[in-house]
Amino acid sequence: MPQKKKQTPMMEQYAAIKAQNPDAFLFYRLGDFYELFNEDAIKAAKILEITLTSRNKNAEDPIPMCGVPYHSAKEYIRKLINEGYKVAICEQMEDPKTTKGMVHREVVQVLTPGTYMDESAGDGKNNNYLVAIEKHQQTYALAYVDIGTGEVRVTLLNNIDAVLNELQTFQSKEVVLPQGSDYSFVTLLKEKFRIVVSYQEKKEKSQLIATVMDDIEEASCQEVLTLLLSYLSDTQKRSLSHIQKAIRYQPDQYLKMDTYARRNLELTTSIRDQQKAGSLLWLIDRTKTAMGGRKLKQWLEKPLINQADIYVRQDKVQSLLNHYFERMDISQALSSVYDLERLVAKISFGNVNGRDLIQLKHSLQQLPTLRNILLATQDDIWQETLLKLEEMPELVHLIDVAIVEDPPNLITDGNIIKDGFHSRLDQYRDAMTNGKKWIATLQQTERKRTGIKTLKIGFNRVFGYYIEVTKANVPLLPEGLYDRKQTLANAERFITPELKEKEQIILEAEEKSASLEYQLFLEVREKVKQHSEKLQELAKQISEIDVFQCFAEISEEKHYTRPKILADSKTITIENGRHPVVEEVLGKEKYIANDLKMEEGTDILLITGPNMSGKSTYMRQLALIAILSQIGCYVPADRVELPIFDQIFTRIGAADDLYSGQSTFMVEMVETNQAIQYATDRSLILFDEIGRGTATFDGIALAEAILRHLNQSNKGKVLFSTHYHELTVLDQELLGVTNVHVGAIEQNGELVFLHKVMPGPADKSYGLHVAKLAGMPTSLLTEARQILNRLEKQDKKAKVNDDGEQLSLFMESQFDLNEKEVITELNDYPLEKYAPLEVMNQVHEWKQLLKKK
Ligand SMILES: Nc1ncnc2c1ncn2[C@@H]1O[C@H](COP(=O)(O)OP(=O)(O)OP(=O)(O)O)[C@@H](O)[C@H]1O
Repeated sequence: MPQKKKQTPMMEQYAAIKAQNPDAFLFYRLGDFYELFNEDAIKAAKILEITLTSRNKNAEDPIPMCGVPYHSAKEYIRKLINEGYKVAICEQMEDPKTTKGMVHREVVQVLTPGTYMDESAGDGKNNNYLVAIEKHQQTYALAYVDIGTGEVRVTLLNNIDAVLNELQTFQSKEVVLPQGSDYSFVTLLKEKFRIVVSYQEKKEKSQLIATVMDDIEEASCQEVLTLLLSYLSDTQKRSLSHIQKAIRYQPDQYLKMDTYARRNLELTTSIRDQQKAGSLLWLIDRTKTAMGGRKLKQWLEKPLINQADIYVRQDKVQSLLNHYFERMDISQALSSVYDLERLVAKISFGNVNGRDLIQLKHSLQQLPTLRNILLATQDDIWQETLLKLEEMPELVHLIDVAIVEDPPNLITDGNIIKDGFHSRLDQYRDAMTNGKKWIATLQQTERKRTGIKTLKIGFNRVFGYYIEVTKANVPLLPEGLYDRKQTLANAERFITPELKEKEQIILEAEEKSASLEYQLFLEVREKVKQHSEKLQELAKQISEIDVFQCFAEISEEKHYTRPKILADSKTITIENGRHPVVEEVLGKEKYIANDLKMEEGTDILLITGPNMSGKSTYMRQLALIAILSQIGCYVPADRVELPIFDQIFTRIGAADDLYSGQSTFMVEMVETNQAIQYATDRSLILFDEIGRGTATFDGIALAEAILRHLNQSNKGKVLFSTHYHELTVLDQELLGVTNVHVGAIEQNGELVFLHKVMPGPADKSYGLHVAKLAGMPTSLLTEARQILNRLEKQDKKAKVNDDGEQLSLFMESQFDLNEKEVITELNDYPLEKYAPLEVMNQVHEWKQLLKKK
């Protein structure tokens, strides 16, 4: 058997490190490049669109290789992470210049989608959550962390739907599962939700683990936290001192919405392109800080269900609305506040620089202002905030005396520490300035002494300071005093002992001062680090104040009102309600406000009206008003009284599940079923044209059965829009069903939408008018009208002969429609019931009908 060729020591080292990081692209540092080899290289070259070469081109089996420059590696790494991959950064741990043999290399960090902190991404208003899940019998323990902010939360969930819902709520990109686990939902995570799945062995209890789970009692919560933190320490390999104590939460502490509802209601992203623009978040986000932006998004993802908590938030908004000037001052102060949460994380990782500290100082300098403004409102509601919004004068002072106002980006090049902070540093600096002054004067004296006007003093890294004289002038130099160092084409360079002496003082002072500055900076940073916990608490308070000023600002600008929330009420009253986003897009003047009233006992509002008249908008409007009020914001209406909803379910046509590959109708039924299964008497259900996705009879049958079911099982408040006018009679039979319709009028054969919701059912289908508005050819419309007339006649006839079953408009083959009908009627005709004359009449009618064909 041919012997396998021995690898070079470097490739051996590479292979050993790669074996420990099989699921990550290994970025192997070689001088100024990160190199990738073998499979990694082939795959990465394609994704990153870089050239694939090979290490030993002429060998029998060349090793595929590609590389990215160290200085621009960030961009490439970001691309890989965004595509759902992991990247292990392997650095040279020794200086190759001073090392004999192989340089020792180590993986210093594994970057993964769930732990990646992309500082260049947008406005910093998004969290990136890494989630760990562990199954204990029938319960799923779920914990998540944002390593950019240090927040950790943990909960227990009863079923996989709840797990998936949580995952989608915070759009996590990566899930950690226990090593060796074999959960059935893994494929779903990977393929449907495109979540990266990582497996992890749990580690021994560390200091970090102990601190994080300080307040957590249940064993399964502790286990999942251990799993999460083990993964963090294995991938991050750096200080994680900013990770906060885990908070135990219950999902039913918040208003529940499933993925469909979130998407349909466009809370944080629009349905069209999954971007923030066009969503409710986009509309109301007036936060001034990134932390405020993240907090607002969190609140929108988890609205409250506790009346007292909602009141507290509303009171704070009200306080800021009542104090306009104070609010303006708050938003101005917030504009100078830096992202404290991220800063604490950076301090923990050890990559904070002088500029960060200056920004921290400016942020802390806003605290007295913020406190004074809140005090000036004289509202008791801020008392707790004020207690926690502690000023930190000693920290401000430290940064103020230590760090220059405009420090450089790098912390190793000096010019960070202020004069007067440290006496030895001041001495070095004196030496440097004096030395430089001396050299500047030397040029003048030497010119005088030699009479050479072009004589100059210069500096380069190899020879240090030198005196340069053009060749023509060299004879003018006095003998013996100057030591020749370098000859150039036109000039000679000399040094003198005096010059070298000064040079030594200057260079030594420069070098020493840079390293002393670095030391001093690290000391300052360490002192700042001791305030981490306090800074995190401040971040929390400031981000909340930011959200309250945001609520107040939007509420004032858009004329929102404070909703009256009655936890146990069964009544909904909305006067002149508006859909906040549609109103914004259309403009206030064009938007038609609508009332919505559902008394106790009314649990289904059946909404009819032409296409495009505004049925969906009206339904979504209620949900958005409810959500806004449950996050503590004011709402777009003149007067609102609402109960507190525990869950919101939606089935709204536009959001078809393109990812899952399920048929539109299947998605419709899945969404509908969610509500049927899980809604309670405190839920809100929006059903938009249920049954539209299937044949007419099927659709009507399902829609009616669903309505009856909801009605009987007391599933909260239901808004049900439909095209099936047949359903509108249900109000006569079922208690709690009320008809309303969105008005439209015909003017000169054209359809004019009123967008006004009125009592009672709509009386006509306006499909043809909408088709006309859409610009369909006149000939087609004429034909459609003829078909409609014919169908309507049949419909009337069917009703005359109605024996319990309702025939409706249906569009089966037009040619044998009448024949079919006659055959059906004939088959079902109860001959024995009728007198001969009646039978004759009926036969005559059938004959007439057949003639019409
Ligand atoms: N209250 C309103 N005031 C002004 N314009 C409105 C109002 N409600 C809806 N509209 C406008 O009408 C358009 C159609 O609204 P919507 O989608 O709610 O209609 P729909 O009746 O649900 O239609 P379809 O039956 O085709 O689904 C909206 O995009 C909006 O521009």
